[in-house]
Amino acid sequence: MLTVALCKGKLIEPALALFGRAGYAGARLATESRRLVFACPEIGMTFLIVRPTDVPTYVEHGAADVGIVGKDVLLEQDSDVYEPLDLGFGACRIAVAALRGQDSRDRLSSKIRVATKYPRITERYFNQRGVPVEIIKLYGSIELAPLVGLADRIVDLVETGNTLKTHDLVEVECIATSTARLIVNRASLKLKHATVTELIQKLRRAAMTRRPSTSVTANGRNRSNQKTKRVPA
Ligand SMILES: Nc1ncnc2c1ncn2[C@@H]1O[C@H](COP(=O)(O)OP(=O)(O)OP(=O)(O)O)[C@@H](O)[C@H]1O
Ligand SMILES: O=P(O)(O)OC[C@H]1O[C@H](OP(=O)(O)OP(=O)(O)O)[C@H](O)[C@@H]1O
Repeated sequence: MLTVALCKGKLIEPALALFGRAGYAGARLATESRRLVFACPEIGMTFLIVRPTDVPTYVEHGAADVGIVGKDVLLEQDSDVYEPLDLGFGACRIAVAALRGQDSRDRLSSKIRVATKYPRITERYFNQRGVPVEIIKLYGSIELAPLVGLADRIVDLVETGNTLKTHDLVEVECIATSTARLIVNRASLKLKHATVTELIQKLRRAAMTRRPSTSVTANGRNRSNQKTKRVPA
Protein backbone atom coordinates (compact mmCIF):
# COMPACT_ATOMS: atom_id res chain seq x y z
CA MET A 1 0.00 0.00 0.00
CA LEU A 2 1.35 3.43 -0.97
CA THR A 3 0.29 6.79 0.43
CA VAL A 4 0.36 9.58 -2.15
CA ALA A 5 0.27 13.30 -1.26
CA LEU A 6 -1.42 15.50 -3.86
CA CYS A 7 -2.49 19.13 -3.72
CA LYS A 8 -5.73 20.67 -4.92
CA GLY A 9 -5.52 23.54 -7.38
CA LYS A 10 -3.58 23.66 -10.63
CA LEU A 11 -1.79 20.34 -10.32
CA ILE A 12 -4.62 18.01 -9.25
CA GLU A 13 -6.29 17.43 -12.60
CA PRO A 14 -3.10 16.66 -14.59
CA ALA A 15 -1.80 14.55 -11.67
CA LEU A 16 -4.92 12.36 -11.61
CA ALA A 17 -4.92 12.11 -15.40
CA LEU A 18 -1.30 10.92 -15.20
CA PHE A 19 -2.19 8.21 -12.67
CA GLY A 20 -5.05 7.14 -14.99
CA ARG A 21 -2.71 6.87 -17.99
CA ALA A 22 -0.22 4.96 -15.86
CA GLY A 23 -2.86 2.26 -15.27
CA TYR A 24 -4.01 3.33 -11.80
CA ALA A 25 -7.57 3.72 -13.01
CA GLY A 26 -9.05 3.92 -9.52
CA ALA A 27 -7.33 7.25 -8.87
CA ARG A 28 -10.54 9.23 -9.25
CA LEU A 29 -11.08 11.51 -6.30
CA ALA A 30 -14.09 13.61 -5.45
CA THR A 31 -11.90 16.72 -5.38
CA GLU A 32 -14.88 19.02 -4.96
CA SER A 33 -15.74 17.41 -1.61
CA ARG A 34 -14.28 18.35 1.80
CA ARG A 35 -12.69 14.91 2.07
CA LEU A 36 -8.90 14.90 2.58
CA VAL A 37 -8.20 11.13 2.50
CA PHE A 38 -9.20 8.81 -0.33
CA ALA A 39 -8.50 5.11 0.10
CA CYS A 40 -8.29 3.29 -3.24
CA PRO A 41 -7.58 -0.33 -2.22
CA GLU A 42 -8.21 -1.61 -5.76
CA ILE A 43 -4.96 0.09 -6.85
CA GLY A 44 -3.18 -0.23 -3.51
CA MET A 45 -3.08 3.50 -2.83
CA THR A 46 -4.34 6.08 -0.39
CA PHE A 47 -4.39 9.69 -1.56
CA LEU A 48 -3.97 12.62 0.82
CA ILE A 49 -5.05 16.11 -0.21
CA VAL A 50 -2.70 18.71 1.28
CA ARG A 51 -1.59 22.29 0.57
CA PRO A 52 1.05 22.55 -2.20
CA THR A 53 3.68 23.83 0.23
CA ASP A 54 2.95 20.93 2.63
CA VAL A 55 3.54 18.11 0.11
CA PRO A 56 7.35 17.93 0.76
CA THR A 57 6.73 17.90 4.55
CA TYR A 58 4.37 14.90 4.34
CA VAL A 59 6.84 13.04 2.12
CA GLU A 60 10.01 13.95 4.02
CA HIS A 61 8.50 12.76 7.32
CA GLY A 62 7.09 9.57 5.80
CA ALA A 63 3.41 10.48 6.33
CA ALA A 64 3.21 9.95 2.56
CA ASP A 65 5.47 7.64 0.55
CA VAL A 66 5.33 9.79 -2.56
CA GLY A 67 3.96 13.17 -3.61
CA ILE A 68 3.49 15.47 -6.57
CA VAL A 69 4.65 19.04 -6.16
CA GLY A 70 5.98 21.96 -8.22
CA LYS A 71 9.73 22.45 -8.55
CA ASP A 72 9.14 26.01 -7.28
CA VAL A 73 8.13 24.60 -3.89
CA LEU A 74 11.11 22.22 -3.83
CA LEU A 75 13.54 25.04 -4.64
CA GLU A 76 12.06 27.12 -1.85
CA GLN A 77 12.05 24.40 0.80
CA ASP A 78 15.14 22.32 0.06
CA SER A 79 13.52 19.20 1.58
CA ASP A 80 15.36 15.91 2.03
CA VAL A 81 13.37 13.84 -0.48
CA TYR A 82 14.24 11.81 -3.56
CA GLU A 83 13.10 13.51 -6.80
CA PRO A 84 13.12 10.86 -9.54
CA LEU A 85 10.74 12.33 -12.13
CA ASP A 86 9.98 15.54 -13.95
CA LEU A 87 6.32 15.09 -14.86
CA GLY A 88 6.25 17.92 -17.38
CA PHE A 89 2.93 19.54 -16.46
CA GLY A 90 2.47 22.69 -14.36
CA ALA A 91 5.10 24.47 -16.45
CA CYS A 92 5.85 28.04 -15.40
CA ARG A 93 8.75 30.36 -14.59
CA ILE A 94 9.86 31.89 -11.32
CA ALA A 95 10.51 35.45 -12.40
CA VAL A 96 11.40 38.91 -11.14
CA ALA A 97 8.89 41.53 -12.31
CA ALA A 98 8.44 45.27 -11.93
CA LEU A 99 6.03 48.00 -12.93
CA ARG A 100 6.47 48.99 -16.57
CA GLY A 101 8.86 51.96 -16.72
CA GLN A 102 10.36 51.13 -13.32
CA ASP A 103 12.19 48.03 -14.44
CA SER A 104 15.64 49.65 -14.50
CA ARG A 105 17.80 49.27 -11.35
CA ASP A 106 19.16 52.84 -11.71
CA ARG A 107 15.87 54.28 -10.53
CA LEU A 108 15.92 52.38 -7.27
CA SER A 109 17.42 53.21 -3.91
CA SER A 110 20.25 50.95 -2.72
CA LYS A 111 17.96 48.41 -1.01
CA ILE A 112 15.26 46.88 -3.20
CA ARG A 113 11.97 45.83 -1.57
CA VAL A 114 10.84 42.55 -3.07
CA ALA A 115 7.41 41.02 -2.38
CA THR A 116 7.15 37.25 -2.80
CA LYS A 117 5.81 33.88 -1.68
CA TYR A 118 9.38 32.60 -2.22
CA PRO A 119 11.65 34.37 0.33
CA ARG A 120 14.50 31.83 0.16
CA ILE A 121 14.67 31.68 -3.65
CA THR A 122 14.52 35.48 -3.73
CA GLU A 123 17.19 35.98 -1.09
CA ARG A 124 19.54 33.46 -2.78
CA TYR A 125 19.02 35.08 -6.17
CA PHE A 126 19.72 38.68 -5.08
CA ASN A 127 22.53 37.67 -2.69
CA GLN A 128 24.33 35.90 -5.54
CA ARG A 129 24.20 39.18 -7.45
CA GLY A 130 25.32 41.26 -4.49
CA VAL A 131 22.07 43.26 -4.53
CA PRO A 132 20.78 44.21 -1.06
CA VAL A 133 17.08 43.39 -0.65
CA GLU A 134 14.32 43.71 1.89
CA ILE A 135 12.01 40.74 1.44
CA ILE A 136 8.30 41.21 2.03
CA LYS A 137 6.69 37.81 2.51
CA LEU A 138 3.18 37.53 1.04
CA TYR A 139 0.90 34.50 0.63
CA GLY A 140 -0.86 35.39 -2.65
CA SER A 141 -1.96 38.20 -5.01
CA ILE A 142 1.72 39.16 -5.24
CA GLU A 143 1.17 41.33 -8.33
CA LEU A 144 -0.68 43.86 -6.17
CA ALA A 145 2.39 44.82 -4.12
CA PRO A 146 4.15 47.15 -6.63
CA LEU A 147 0.84 48.78 -7.58
CA VAL A 148 0.23 50.03 -4.06
CA GLY A 149 3.86 50.90 -3.25
CA LEU A 150 4.47 47.92 -0.99
CA ALA A 151 7.42 46.70 -3.10
CA ASP A 152 9.76 47.72 -5.95
CA ARG A 153 9.88 44.22 -7.38
CA ILE A 154 8.05 40.94 -7.10
CA VAL A 155 9.27 37.37 -7.48
CA ASP A 156 6.39 35.15 -8.55
CA LEU A 157 5.27 32.45 -10.97
CA VAL A 158 4.59 33.44 -14.56
CA GLU A 159 2.86 31.12 -17.00
CA THR A 160 1.05 33.03 -19.77
CA GLY A 161 2.14 36.45 -18.48
CA ASN A 162 -1.51 37.56 -18.39
CA THR A 163 -1.52 38.42 -14.67
CA LEU A 164 1.60 40.60 -15.10
CA LYS A 165 0.10 42.31 -18.17
CA THR A 166 -3.20 42.97 -16.42
CA HIS A 167 -1.32 44.88 -13.71
CA ASP A 168 1.06 46.74 -16.04
CA LEU A 169 4.02 44.71 -14.84
CA VAL A 170 6.91 43.43 -16.94
CA GLU A 171 9.16 40.44 -16.44
CA VAL A 172 12.67 41.65 -15.60
CA GLU A 173 14.44 38.31 -15.28
CA CYS A 174 13.69 34.59 -15.15
CA ILE A 175 15.19 32.97 -12.04
CA ALA A 176 14.24 29.36 -12.84
CA THR A 177 11.69 27.23 -14.65
CA SER A 178 9.32 24.95 -12.79
CA THR A 179 7.32 21.81 -13.59
CA ALA A 180 5.58 19.26 -11.40
CA ARG A 181 7.85 16.60 -9.87
CA LEU A 182 7.32 13.20 -8.32
CA ILE A 183 9.00 13.10 -4.93
CA VAL A 184 9.64 9.99 -2.82
CA ASN A 185 10.38 9.43 0.85
CA ARG A 186 13.92 8.05 1.19
CA ALA A 187 12.95 5.24 3.61
CA SER A 188 9.94 4.22 1.43
CA LEU A 189 12.29 3.85 -1.50
CA LYS A 190 14.17 1.17 0.44
CA LEU A 191 11.35 -0.45 2.44
CA LYS A 192 8.78 -0.51 -0.39
CA HIS A 193 11.33 -0.73 -3.17
CA ALA A 194 9.37 -2.94 -5.60
CA THR A 195 6.11 -0.97 -5.32
CA VAL A 196 7.80 2.43 -5.49
CA THR A 197 10.02 1.58 -8.47
CA GLU A 198 7.03 0.09 -10.32
CA LEU A 199 5.12 3.34 -9.72
CA ILE A 200 8.07 5.44 -10.91
CA GLN A 201 8.41 3.37 -14.09
CA LYS A 202 4.68 3.51 -14.88
CA LEU A 203 4.47 7.26 -14.22
CA ARG A 204 7.61 7.85 -16.30
CA ARG A 205 6.07 6.03 -19.28
CA ALA A 206 2.74 7.86 -18.82
CA ALA A 207 4.51 11.24 -18.58
CA MET A 208 6.20 10.54 -21.93
CA THR A 209 2.80 10.25 -23.63
CA ARG A 210 1.03 13.35 -22.47
CA ARG A 211 -2.38 14.04 -23.94
CA PRO A 212 -2.92 17.37 -25.79
CA SER A 213 -2.57 20.23 -23.35
CA THR A 214 -1.23 23.73 -22.99
CA SER A 215 2.42 24.28 -22.26
CA VAL A 216 4.69 27.27 -21.89
CA THR A 217 7.31 27.93 -24.53
CA ALA A 218 10.70 29.46 -23.79
CA ASN A 219 9.44 32.92 -24.73
CA GLY A 220 6.53 32.60 -22.32
CA ARG A 221 3.85 32.24 -25.01
CA ASN A 222 1.32 29.45 -24.75
CA ARG A 223 1.41 26.58 -27.15
CA SER A 224 -1.37 24.07 -27.59
CA ASN A 225 0.04 20.58 -28.09
CA GLN A 226 -2.01 18.93 -30.75
CA LYS A 227 0.14 15.82 -30.87
CA THR A 228 1.39 13.50 -28.22
CA LYS A 229 4.29 15.26 -26.57
CA ARG A 230 7.45 13.61 -25.34
CA VAL A 231 8.53 14.91 -21.99
CA PRO A 232 12.05 14.32 -20.73
CA ALA A 233 11.96 12.08 -17.67
N1 LIG B 1 0.09 29.98 -13.43
C1 LIG B 1 0.63 28.78 -13.26
N2 LIG B 1 0.96 28.04 -14.30
C2 LIG B 1 1.48 26.81 -14.15
N3 LIG B 1 1.73 26.24 -12.97
C3 LIG B 1 1.43 26.95 -11.92
C4 LIG B 1 0.86 28.24 -12.01
N4 LIG B 1 0.63 28.68 -10.79
C5 LIG B 1 1.05 27.68 -9.99
N5 LIG B 1 1.53 26.66 -10.66
C6 LIG B 1 2.08 25.38 -10.13
O1 LIG B 1 1.08 24.77 -9.37
C7 LIG B 1 1.48 24.69 -8.01
C8 LIG B 1 0.26 24.91 -7.13
O2 LIG B 1 -0.24 26.20 -7.40
P1 LIG B 1 -1.73 26.59 -7.02
O3 LIG B 1 -1.96 27.93 -7.65
O4 LIG B 1 -2.65 25.48 -7.32
O5 LIG B 1 -1.69 26.71 -5.45
P2 LIG B 1 -1.15 27.92 -4.57
O6 LIG B 1 -2.06 29.10 -4.77
O7 LIG B 1 0.30 28.13 -4.84
O8 LIG B 1 -1.26 27.30 -3.11
P3 LIG B 1 -2.18 27.69 -1.90
O9 LIG B 1 -3.56 27.21 -2.28
O10 LIG B 1 -1.60 26.89 -0.77
O11 LIG B 1 -2.03 29.16 -1.72
C9 LIG B 1 2.58 25.72 -7.84
O12 LIG B 1 3.44 25.39 -6.78
C10 LIG B 1 3.26 25.66 -9.20
O13 LIG B 1 4.17 24.57 -9.24
O1 LIG C 1 1.24 34.13 -16.01
P1 LIG C 1 -0.14 33.71 -15.64
O2 LIG C 1 -0.69 32.66 -16.56
O3 LIG C 1 -1.07 34.86 -15.49
O4 LIG C 1 -0.05 32.95 -14.22
C1 LIG C 1 0.62 33.53 -13.14
C2 LIG C 1 -0.25 33.59 -11.93
O5 LIG C 1 -0.57 32.24 -11.51
C3 LIG C 1 -0.28 32.13 -10.11
O6 LIG C 1 -1.33 32.65 -9.35
P2 LIG C 1 -2.44 31.79 -8.62
O7 LIG C 1 -3.58 31.62 -9.56
O8 LIG C 1 -1.86 30.54 -8.05
O9 LIG C 1 -2.87 32.77 -7.48
P3 LIG C 1 -2.10 33.24 -6.17
O10 LIG C 1 -0.65 32.81 -6.23
O11 LIG C 1 -2.22 34.73 -6.15
O12 LIG C 1 -2.83 32.55 -5.06
C4 LIG C 1 0.91 33.07 -9.94
O13 LIG C 1 1.07 33.43 -8.58
C5 LIG C 1 0.53 34.24 -10.82
O14 LIG C 1 -0.28 35.17 -10.14
